[in-house]
Amino acid sequence: MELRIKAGKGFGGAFNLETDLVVSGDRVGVFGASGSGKSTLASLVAGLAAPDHGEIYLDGDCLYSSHQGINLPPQRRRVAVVFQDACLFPHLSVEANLRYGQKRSPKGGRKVDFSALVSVLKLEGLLERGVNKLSGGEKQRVALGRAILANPRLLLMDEPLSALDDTLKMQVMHYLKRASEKFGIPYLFISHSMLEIRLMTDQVLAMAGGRVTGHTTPEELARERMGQSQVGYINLLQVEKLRRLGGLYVYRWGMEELFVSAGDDREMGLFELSSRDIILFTRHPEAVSARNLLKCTVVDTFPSGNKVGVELRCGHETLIAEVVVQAADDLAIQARTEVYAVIKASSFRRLG
Ligand SMILES: Nc1ncnc2c1ncn2[C@@H]1O[C@H](COP(=O)(O)OP(=O)(O)OP(=O)(O)O)[C@@H](O)[C@H]1O
Repeated sequence: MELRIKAGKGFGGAFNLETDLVVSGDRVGVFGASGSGKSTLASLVAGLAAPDHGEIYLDGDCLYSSHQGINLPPQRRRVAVVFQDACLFPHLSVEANLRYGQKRSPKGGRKVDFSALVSVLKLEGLLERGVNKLSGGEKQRVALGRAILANPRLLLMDEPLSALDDTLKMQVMHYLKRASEKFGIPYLFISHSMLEIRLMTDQVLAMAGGRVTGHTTPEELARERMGQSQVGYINLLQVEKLRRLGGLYVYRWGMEELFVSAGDDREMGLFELSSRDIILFTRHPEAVSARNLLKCTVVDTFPSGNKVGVELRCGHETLIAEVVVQAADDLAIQARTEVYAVIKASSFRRLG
């Protein structure tokens, strides 16, 4: 998918969106604080609002051009939109909602296979049910299914997960990625959650004050924003369960073993760990109560507000820690320094 937007849209002087961007890729994120203009940008692409001036092209086709007098109506853009609220037809069953999407798929074009999609989104047991009898996560999966069955050129999702609890979010993200990959449907994923952006996209447009202020990888953006974030940088650790030990679980993470209190009996797990929950020592600490002591090498350091971010290599894995500037100076932490990272077993939070 290639999207080119050079457009402006104002709301009576109170807010002004001005963009000039070209983005190509299949999993693109739009990240920004509330009021930065993410939804306005989305509505211009979907055709739900018209720019004051400019042009919008999708895969080389003109969707809007003030200069050429073109403004394709939403149904001709083949951009499917999924919002925070699933917006399903309440009087119809799951299957009828899905079939509605299928009817909107263009004649003669490639069709998304109904059964295959139902299977990817795990909706088999729900087809007969009225949509009012579904959980939030199920509703959102139906909304995504309906959008994908329309076989859009672009799936545009505006905070599609914000109404879901953390467990459902992880599930829906998993299904969504699988469906987009299997049926070859690119997406633009709008969110103010750095975690969602990191899990769902491989490039991201950062927005602030109606402007696109950056175009980078989610990883870079997370590091750049670490200093402003309330929770520091969130390390994502994909682990494999090894055994139970007393009240703890032992997981394999790369070449390391991790002791985690929030474990469970599932074989695989995804845990988050804040950069703030890692303590660095330049000498082996003899007696510590924390269960995890990892020998690491500093790859790099970078400024992060009034702190220093420290990128660590532990075996083949990477961790980001943070220390105050004075501690970095006192311990002479720099690239190639060998350190011990100490982490409490209770600092890991299960994501999936
Ligand atoms: N129809 C409208 N009339 C007037 N102002 C509007 C209109 N739509 C949006 N705005 C304003 O434009 C700005 C950007 O809104 P937008 O919804 O695009 O932000 P956002 O980044 O999507 O925010 P959020 O994350 O809260 O959804 C806000 O200040 C909003 O109040």
